[in-house]
Amino acid sequence: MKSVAINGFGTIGKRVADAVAAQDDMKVIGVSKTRPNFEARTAVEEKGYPLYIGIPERENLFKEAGIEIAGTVEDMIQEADIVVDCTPGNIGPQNLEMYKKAGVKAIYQGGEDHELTGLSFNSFANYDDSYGADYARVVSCNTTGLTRTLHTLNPLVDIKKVRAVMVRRGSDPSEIKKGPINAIVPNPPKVPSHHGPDVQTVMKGIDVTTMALLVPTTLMHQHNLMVEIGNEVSNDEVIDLLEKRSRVMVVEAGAGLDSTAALMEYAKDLGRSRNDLYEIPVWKESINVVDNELFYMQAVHQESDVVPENVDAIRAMLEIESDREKSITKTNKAMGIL
Ligand SMILES: NC(=O)C1=CN([C@@H]2O[C@H](COP(=O)(O)OP(=O)(O)OC[C@H]3O[C@@H](n4cnc5c(N)ncnc54)[C@H](OP(=O)(O)O)[C@@H]3O)[C@@H](O)[C@H]2O)C=CC1
Ligand SMILES: O=C(OP(=O)(O)O)[C@H](O)COP(=O)(O)O
Repeated sequence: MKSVAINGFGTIGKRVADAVAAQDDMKVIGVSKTRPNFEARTAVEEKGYPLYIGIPERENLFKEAGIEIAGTVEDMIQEADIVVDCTPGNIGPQNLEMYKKAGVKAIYQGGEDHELTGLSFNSFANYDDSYGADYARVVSCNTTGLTRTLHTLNPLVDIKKVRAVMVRRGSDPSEIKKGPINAIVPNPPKVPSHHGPDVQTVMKGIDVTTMALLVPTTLMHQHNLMVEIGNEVSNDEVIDLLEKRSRVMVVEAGAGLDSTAALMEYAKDLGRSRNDLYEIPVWKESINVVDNELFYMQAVHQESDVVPENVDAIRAMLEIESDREKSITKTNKAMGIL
Protein backbone atom coordinates (compact mmCIF):
# COMPACT_ATOMS: atom_id res chain seq x y z
CA MET A 1 0.00 0.00 0.00
CA LYS A 2 1.70 3.21 -1.16
CA SER A 3 1.41 6.46 0.79
CA VAL A 4 0.13 9.55 -1.00
CA ALA A 5 0.20 13.13 0.33
CA ILE A 6 -1.95 15.81 -1.27
CA ASN A 7 -0.54 19.32 -1.00
CA GLY A 8 -3.47 21.68 -1.55
CA PHE A 9 -7.03 20.62 -0.73
CA GLY A 10 -9.05 22.82 -3.11
CA THR A 11 -11.09 22.02 -6.22
CA ILE A 12 -8.64 19.44 -7.56
CA GLY A 13 -6.92 18.35 -4.34
CA LYS A 14 -10.07 17.29 -2.50
CA ARG A 15 -11.15 15.19 -5.49
CA VAL A 16 -7.73 13.59 -5.88
CA ALA A 17 -7.75 12.73 -2.16
CA ASP A 18 -11.11 10.98 -2.41
CA ALA A 19 -10.07 9.17 -5.62
CA VAL A 20 -6.87 7.90 -3.96
CA ALA A 21 -8.84 6.82 -0.89
CA ALA A 22 -11.13 4.78 -3.18
CA GLN A 23 -8.21 2.65 -4.49
CA ASP A 24 -6.98 -0.53 -2.78
CA ASP A 25 -3.29 -0.08 -3.63
CA MET A 26 -2.68 3.42 -2.25
CA LYS A 27 -3.77 5.48 0.75
CA VAL A 28 -4.02 9.16 1.73
CA ILE A 29 -1.55 9.95 4.49
CA GLY A 30 -2.34 13.66 4.62
CA VAL A 31 -3.79 16.73 2.93
CA SER A 32 -2.85 20.38 3.35
CA LYS A 33 -4.55 23.73 3.73
CA THR A 34 -3.34 27.25 4.44
CA ARG A 35 -6.66 28.54 5.81
CA PRO A 36 -8.71 27.04 8.67
CA ASN A 37 -12.02 27.19 6.80
CA PHE A 38 -14.85 24.69 6.29
CA GLU A 39 -12.76 22.63 3.87
CA ALA A 40 -10.08 22.15 6.52
CA ARG A 41 -12.70 21.11 9.07
CA THR A 42 -14.37 18.72 6.60
CA ALA A 43 -11.02 17.12 5.72
CA VAL A 44 -10.44 16.23 9.37
CA GLU A 45 -13.88 15.69 10.82
CA GLU A 46 -15.82 14.17 7.91
CA LYS A 47 -13.14 12.57 5.74
CA GLY A 48 -10.68 11.61 8.46
CA TYR A 49 -7.64 12.87 6.52
CA PRO A 50 -4.70 14.02 8.67
CA LEU A 51 -4.43 17.77 8.02
CA TYR A 52 -1.11 19.56 7.59
CA ILE A 53 -0.58 23.28 7.19
CA GLY A 54 1.06 24.93 4.18
CA ILE A 55 2.02 28.09 6.08
CA PRO A 56 3.54 27.12 9.49
CA GLU A 57 3.08 30.64 10.92
CA ARG A 58 -0.69 30.07 10.79
CA GLU A 59 -0.71 27.23 13.33
CA ASN A 60 -2.47 29.45 15.88
CA LEU A 61 -5.32 30.21 13.48
CA PHE A 62 -6.05 26.49 13.17
CA LYS A 63 -5.80 26.08 16.96
CA GLU A 64 -8.19 28.99 17.53
CA ALA A 65 -10.64 27.45 15.06
CA GLY A 66 -10.41 24.16 16.95
CA ILE A 67 -9.18 22.25 13.87
CA GLU A 68 -6.72 19.52 14.67
CA ILE A 69 -3.51 19.61 12.66
CA ALA A 70 -0.93 16.87 12.30
CA GLY A 71 2.00 19.12 11.39
CA THR A 72 3.38 21.13 8.50
CA VAL A 73 3.61 20.20 4.81
CA GLU A 74 7.30 19.47 5.37
CA ASP A 75 6.30 16.90 8.01
CA MET A 76 3.64 15.42 5.71
CA ILE A 77 5.93 14.74 2.78
CA GLN A 78 8.44 12.87 4.99
CA GLU A 79 5.84 10.14 5.38
CA ALA A 80 4.87 9.96 1.70
CA ASP A 81 5.97 7.87 -1.27
CA ILE A 82 4.59 10.58 -3.54
CA VAL A 83 3.01 14.02 -3.18
CA VAL A 84 0.30 15.29 -5.50
CA ASP A 85 0.78 19.06 -5.65
CA CYS A 86 -2.66 20.64 -6.06
CA THR A 87 -1.69 24.14 -4.97
CA PRO A 88 -2.72 27.06 -7.20
CA GLY A 89 -0.77 27.53 -10.43
CA ASN A 90 2.73 28.97 -9.95
CA ILE A 91 2.98 27.96 -6.28
CA GLY A 92 4.25 24.54 -7.33
CA PRO A 93 7.72 25.65 -8.42
CA GLN A 94 8.38 27.00 -4.91
CA ASN A 95 7.67 23.51 -3.57
CA LEU A 96 9.97 21.57 -5.90
CA GLU A 97 13.12 22.14 -3.83
CA MET A 98 11.26 20.99 -0.71
CA TYR A 99 10.18 17.77 -2.47
CA LYS A 100 13.69 17.17 -3.77
CA LYS A 101 15.17 17.70 -0.33
CA ALA A 102 12.71 15.22 1.17
CA GLY A 103 13.44 12.72 -1.62
CA VAL A 104 9.73 12.43 -2.41
CA LYS A 105 8.27 12.03 -5.90
CA ALA A 106 5.80 14.71 -7.01
CA ILE A 107 2.92 15.11 -9.44
CA TYR A 108 2.00 18.62 -10.52
CA GLN A 109 -1.16 19.97 -12.18
CA GLY A 110 -1.84 21.83 -15.42
CA GLY A 111 -1.46 25.28 -13.88
CA GLU A 112 2.29 24.70 -13.93
CA ASP A 113 4.41 24.82 -17.06
CA HIS A 114 5.60 21.64 -18.72
CA GLU A 115 9.17 22.87 -18.21
CA LEU A 116 8.85 22.54 -14.42
CA THR A 117 9.05 18.74 -14.65
CA GLY A 118 9.96 18.27 -18.32
CA LEU A 119 7.42 15.44 -18.33
CA SER A 120 3.67 15.75 -18.82
CA PHE A 121 1.13 12.97 -18.34
CA ASN A 122 -2.03 11.62 -19.87
CA SER A 123 -3.16 8.09 -19.04
CA PHE A 124 -3.95 7.08 -22.63
CA ALA A 125 -1.35 9.06 -24.57
CA ASN A 126 1.89 8.53 -22.65
CA TYR A 127 1.50 6.50 -19.42
CA ASP A 128 4.76 4.66 -20.11
CA ASP A 129 6.84 7.87 -20.23
CA SER A 130 6.16 8.46 -16.51
CA TYR A 131 6.84 4.88 -15.40
CA GLY A 132 9.24 5.23 -12.47
CA ALA A 133 9.63 9.00 -13.00
CA ASP A 134 10.30 11.28 -10.04
CA TYR A 135 8.38 14.34 -11.27
CA ALA A 136 5.58 14.75 -13.80
CA ARG A 137 2.68 17.07 -14.52
CA VAL A 138 -0.88 15.97 -15.30
CA VAL A 139 -1.91 18.28 -18.15
CA SER A 140 -4.75 20.73 -17.56
CA CYS A 141 -8.45 19.96 -17.78
CA ASN A 142 -8.77 21.39 -21.30
CA THR A 143 -5.65 19.62 -22.52
CA THR A 144 -6.84 16.37 -20.97
CA GLY A 145 -10.17 16.80 -22.79
CA LEU A 146 -8.55 17.44 -26.16
CA THR A 147 -6.08 14.59 -25.69
CA ARG A 148 -8.72 12.06 -24.64
CA THR A 149 -10.69 12.33 -27.86
CA LEU A 150 -7.83 13.01 -30.29
CA HIS A 151 -5.88 10.05 -28.96
CA THR A 152 -8.98 7.87 -29.32
CA LEU A 153 -9.25 8.74 -33.03
CA ASN A 154 -5.66 7.78 -33.67
CA PRO A 155 -4.74 5.57 -35.62
CA LEU A 156 -8.05 4.72 -37.42
CA VAL A 157 -8.38 8.37 -38.32
CA ASP A 158 -5.29 9.74 -40.08
CA ILE A 159 -5.08 13.12 -38.33
CA LYS A 160 -3.31 15.71 -40.49
CA LYS A 161 -4.17 18.92 -38.69
CA VAL A 162 -6.38 19.93 -35.75
CA ARG A 163 -7.98 23.31 -35.19
CA ALA A 164 -10.05 23.90 -32.05
CA VAL A 165 -12.02 26.77 -30.58
CA MET A 166 -12.26 26.41 -26.83
CA VAL A 167 -15.08 28.04 -24.87
CA ARG A 168 -13.76 28.25 -21.32
CA ARG A 169 -15.82 28.58 -18.15
CA GLY A 170 -15.24 31.91 -16.37
CA SER A 171 -14.66 30.42 -12.92
CA ASP A 172 -15.32 27.30 -10.87
CA PRO A 173 -18.77 27.17 -9.21
CA SER A 174 -17.41 27.94 -5.72
CA GLU A 175 -15.47 31.03 -6.77
CA ILE A 176 -16.83 34.57 -6.35
CA LYS A 177 -13.88 36.71 -7.39
CA LYS A 178 -13.49 35.67 -11.03
CA GLY A 179 -15.59 36.27 -14.09
CA PRO A 180 -16.70 37.52 -16.50
CA ILE A 181 -20.33 37.91 -15.44
CA ASN A 182 -21.56 39.71 -18.55
CA ALA A 183 -19.01 39.53 -21.35
CA ILE A 184 -17.24 37.21 -23.75
CA VAL A 185 -13.49 37.54 -23.34
CA PRO A 186 -10.85 36.37 -25.82
CA ASN A 187 -8.66 34.47 -23.33
CA PRO A 188 -5.81 34.28 -23.77
CA PRO A 189 -6.15 37.25 -26.16
CA LYS A 190 -3.15 36.03 -28.10
CA VAL A 191 -3.86 33.46 -30.80
CA PRO A 192 -3.02 30.61 -30.76
CA SER A 193 -3.68 29.73 -27.12
CA HIS A 194 -1.41 27.56 -24.97
CA HIS A 195 -3.67 24.50 -25.28
CA GLY A 196 -2.26 23.32 -28.64
CA PRO A 197 1.38 23.23 -27.49
CA ASP A 198 0.17 21.64 -24.26
CA VAL A 199 -1.44 18.74 -26.16
CA GLN A 200 1.90 18.30 -27.94
CA THR A 201 3.60 17.65 -24.59
CA VAL A 202 1.69 14.35 -24.38
CA MET A 203 0.95 13.63 -28.08
CA LYS A 204 4.28 14.34 -29.73
CA GLY A 205 4.18 15.61 -33.31
CA ILE A 206 0.42 16.24 -33.57
CA ASP A 207 -0.40 19.42 -35.51
CA VAL A 208 -2.91 21.19 -33.25
CA THR A 209 -3.73 24.88 -33.00
CA THR A 210 -6.25 26.38 -30.60
CA MET A 211 -7.92 29.66 -29.68
CA ALA A 212 -9.97 30.28 -26.57
CA LEU A 213 -12.72 32.47 -25.09
CA LEU A 214 -13.94 32.95 -21.53
CA VAL A 215 -17.70 33.03 -21.04
CA PRO A 216 -20.01 33.68 -18.06
CA THR A 217 -20.59 30.10 -16.94
CA THR A 218 -19.10 27.96 -14.18
CA LEU A 219 -20.31 24.49 -15.16
CA MET A 220 -18.00 23.21 -17.89
CA HIS A 221 -15.68 24.12 -20.72
CA GLN A 222 -16.82 23.39 -24.28
CA HIS A 223 -14.62 22.60 -27.33
CA ASN A 224 -15.28 22.82 -31.07
CA LEU A 225 -12.90 20.73 -33.14
CA MET A 226 -12.10 20.72 -36.85
CA VAL A 227 -9.78 17.86 -37.79
CA GLU A 228 -8.26 17.59 -41.25
CA ILE A 229 -7.94 13.91 -42.09
CA GLY A 230 -5.94 11.96 -44.67
CA ASN A 231 -8.17 8.91 -45.09
CA GLU A 232 -11.82 8.03 -45.62
CA VAL A 233 -13.71 7.52 -42.39
CA SER A 234 -17.45 7.39 -41.78
CA ASN A 235 -19.35 9.15 -39.03
CA ASP A 236 -20.36 5.75 -37.64
CA GLU A 237 -16.75 4.59 -37.41
CA VAL A 238 -15.85 7.71 -35.41
CA ILE A 239 -18.86 7.27 -33.13
CA ASP A 240 -17.95 3.62 -32.61
CA LEU A 241 -14.37 4.50 -31.63
CA LEU A 242 -15.47 7.14 -29.15
CA GLU A 243 -18.15 4.90 -27.66
CA LYS A 244 -15.63 2.13 -27.03
CA ARG A 245 -13.09 4.30 -25.21
CA SER A 246 -13.55 4.72 -21.47
CA ARG A 247 -13.48 8.25 -19.99
CA VAL A 248 -15.15 9.45 -23.21
CA MET A 249 -18.92 9.29 -23.71
CA VAL A 250 -21.00 9.93 -26.81
CA VAL A 251 -24.11 11.84 -25.76
CA GLU A 252 -27.20 12.78 -27.73
CA ALA A 253 -28.62 16.28 -27.75
CA GLY A 254 -31.80 14.65 -29.05
CA ALA A 255 -32.05 12.66 -25.82
CA GLY A 256 -32.00 15.85 -23.81
CA LEU A 257 -28.27 16.08 -23.17
CA ASP A 258 -28.22 19.23 -25.22
CA SER A 259 -26.15 21.58 -23.05
CA THR A 260 -23.55 21.69 -20.32
CA ALA A 261 -26.44 22.28 -17.88
CA ALA A 262 -28.09 19.03 -18.95
CA LEU A 263 -24.76 17.19 -18.67
CA MET A 264 -24.33 18.37 -15.10
CA GLU A 265 -27.88 17.22 -14.34
CA TYR A 266 -26.92 13.83 -15.80
CA ALA A 267 -23.91 13.64 -13.47
CA LYS A 268 -26.29 14.28 -10.56
CA ASP A 269 -28.62 11.56 -11.79
CA LEU A 270 -25.67 9.15 -11.96
CA GLY A 271 -25.20 9.84 -8.25
CA ARG A 272 -21.64 10.98 -8.74
CA SER A 273 -19.60 12.28 -5.83
CA ARG A 274 -19.75 16.12 -5.97
CA ASN A 275 -21.82 15.72 -9.21
CA ASP A 276 -18.57 15.08 -11.08
CA LEU A 277 -18.45 14.01 -14.73
CA TYR A 278 -15.01 12.50 -15.23
CA GLU A 279 -15.77 11.45 -18.81
CA ILE A 280 -15.47 13.77 -21.82
CA PRO A 281 -18.93 13.97 -23.39
CA VAL A 282 -18.95 14.30 -27.21
CA TRP A 283 -22.22 15.33 -28.88
CA LYS A 284 -23.22 12.59 -31.33
CA GLU A 285 -25.06 14.97 -33.63
CA SER A 286 -21.92 17.14 -33.99
CA ILE A 287 -19.74 14.27 -35.27
CA ASN A 288 -19.60 14.81 -38.99
CA VAL A 289 -17.06 14.04 -41.69
CA VAL A 290 -17.32 16.53 -44.56
CA ASP A 291 -14.88 15.94 -47.44
CA ASN A 292 -11.51 15.64 -45.69
CA GLU A 293 -12.58 17.20 -42.40
CA LEU A 294 -13.99 15.70 -39.21
CA PHE A 295 -16.02 18.04 -37.00
CA TYR A 296 -17.13 17.43 -33.43
CA MET A 297 -18.11 19.26 -30.25
CA GLN A 298 -17.33 18.15 -26.72
CA ALA A 299 -17.48 19.39 -23.14
CA VAL A 300 -15.09 19.16 -20.20
CA HIS A 301 -16.03 19.06 -16.52
CA GLN A 302 -13.02 21.06 -15.46
CA GLU A 303 -13.27 20.17 -11.78
CA SER A 304 -13.00 16.42 -12.32
CA ASP A 305 -11.68 15.13 -15.67
CA VAL A 306 -8.04 15.22 -14.52
CA VAL A 307 -8.72 13.30 -11.30
CA PRO A 308 -8.48 9.72 -12.67
CA GLU A 309 -5.34 10.74 -14.57
CA ASN A 310 -3.72 11.70 -11.24
CA VAL A 311 -4.46 8.23 -9.86
CA ASP A 312 -2.92 6.58 -12.94
CA ALA A 313 0.09 8.90 -12.72
CA ILE A 314 0.66 7.74 -9.12
CA ARG A 315 0.58 4.08 -10.28
CA ALA A 316 3.01 4.76 -13.12
CA MET A 317 5.49 6.84 -11.14
CA LEU A 318 5.52 4.48 -8.13
CA GLU A 319 5.79 1.48 -10.49
CA ILE A 320 2.68 -0.09 -8.97
CA GLU A 321 1.39 -1.07 -12.43
CA SER A 322 3.35 -1.19 -15.67
CA ASP A 323 0.33 -1.80 -17.93
CA ARG A 324 -1.57 1.43 -18.60
CA GLU A 325 -4.81 -0.40 -19.52
CA LYS A 326 -4.76 -2.28 -16.22
CA SER A 327 -4.27 0.96 -14.28
CA ILE A 328 -7.01 2.75 -16.23
CA THR A 329 -9.44 -0.12 -15.69
CA LYS A 330 -8.64 -0.30 -11.98
CA THR A 331 -9.04 3.45 -11.50
CA ASN A 332 -12.29 3.47 -13.48
CA LYS A 333 -13.76 0.62 -11.47
CA ALA A 334 -12.90 2.21 -8.12
CA MET A 335 -14.35 5.57 -9.19
CA GLY A 336 -17.40 4.29 -11.08
CA ILE A 337 -16.22 5.78 -14.37
CA LEU A 338 -17.97 4.72 -17.57
N1 LIG B 1 -10.03 24.27 -11.09
C1 LIG B 1 -9.86 23.78 -12.29
O1 LIG B 1 -10.75 23.88 -13.13
C2 LIG B 1 -8.64 23.07 -12.64
C3 LIG B 1 -7.44 23.35 -12.05
N2 LIG B 1 -6.31 22.71 -12.44
C4 LIG B 1 -5.02 23.03 -11.85
O2 LIG B 1 -4.96 22.39 -10.56
C5 LIG B 1 -4.17 23.19 -9.66
C6 LIG B 1 -5.00 23.51 -8.43
O3 LIG B 1 -6.13 24.27 -8.85
P1 LIG B 1 -7.45 24.35 -7.95
O4 LIG B 1 -7.70 23.08 -7.25
O5 LIG B 1 -8.49 24.91 -8.85
O6 LIG B 1 -7.00 25.45 -6.90
P2 LIG B 1 -7.81 25.88 -5.58
O7 LIG B 1 -7.53 27.32 -5.40
O8 LIG B 1 -9.20 25.40 -5.62
O9 LIG B 1 -7.07 25.05 -4.43
C7 LIG B 1 -5.74 25.30 -4.10
C8 LIG B 1 -5.39 24.66 -2.77
O10 LIG B 1 -4.03 24.91 -2.46
C9 LIG B 1 -3.92 25.48 -1.16
N3 LIG B 1 -2.84 26.46 -1.14
C10 LIG B 1 -2.89 27.76 -1.47
N4 LIG B 1 -1.70 28.33 -1.33
C11 LIG B 1 -0.88 27.38 -0.89
C12 LIG B 1 0.47 27.36 -0.52
N5 LIG B 1 1.25 28.45 -0.59
N6 LIG B 1 0.99 26.19 -0.08
C13 LIG B 1 0.24 25.09 0.02
N7 LIG B 1 -1.09 25.07 -0.32
C14 LIG B 1 -1.62 26.20 -0.77
C15 LIG B 1 -5.24 26.09 -0.88
O11 LIG B 1 -5.44 26.08 0.51
P3 LIG B 1 -6.27 27.23 1.24
O12 LIG B 1 -7.61 27.27 0.57
O13 LIG B 1 -6.34 26.75 2.61
O14 LIG B 1 -5.47 28.49 1.02
C16 LIG B 1 -6.20 25.15 -1.59
O15 LIG B 1 -6.48 24.06 -0.75
C17 LIG B 1 -3.71 24.41 -10.49
O16 LIG B 1 -2.48 24.09 -11.09
C18 LIG B 1 -4.80 24.50 -11.58
O17 LIG B 1 -4.38 25.16 -12.73
C19 LIG B 1 -6.33 21.70 -13.37
C20 LIG B 1 -7.51 21.35 -13.95
C21 LIG B 1 -8.73 22.07 -13.70
O1 LIG C 1 -9.10 25.96 -17.86
C1 LIG C 1 -8.21 25.53 -17.16
O2 LIG C 1 -6.96 25.42 -17.58
P1 LIG C 1 -6.49 25.57 -19.11
O3 LIG C 1 -7.38 26.51 -19.83
O4 LIG C 1 -5.08 26.06 -19.00
O5 LIG C 1 -6.62 24.20 -19.71
C2 LIG C 1 -8.46 25.14 -15.73
O6 LIG C 1 -9.84 24.94 -15.55
C3 LIG C 1 -7.94 26.22 -14.81
O7 LIG C 1 -8.37 27.41 -15.33
P2 LIG C 1 -8.16 28.80 -14.57
O8 LIG C 1 -6.68 29.12 -14.66
O9 LIG C 1 -9.00 29.74 -15.36
O10 LIG C 1 -8.63 28.60 -13.17
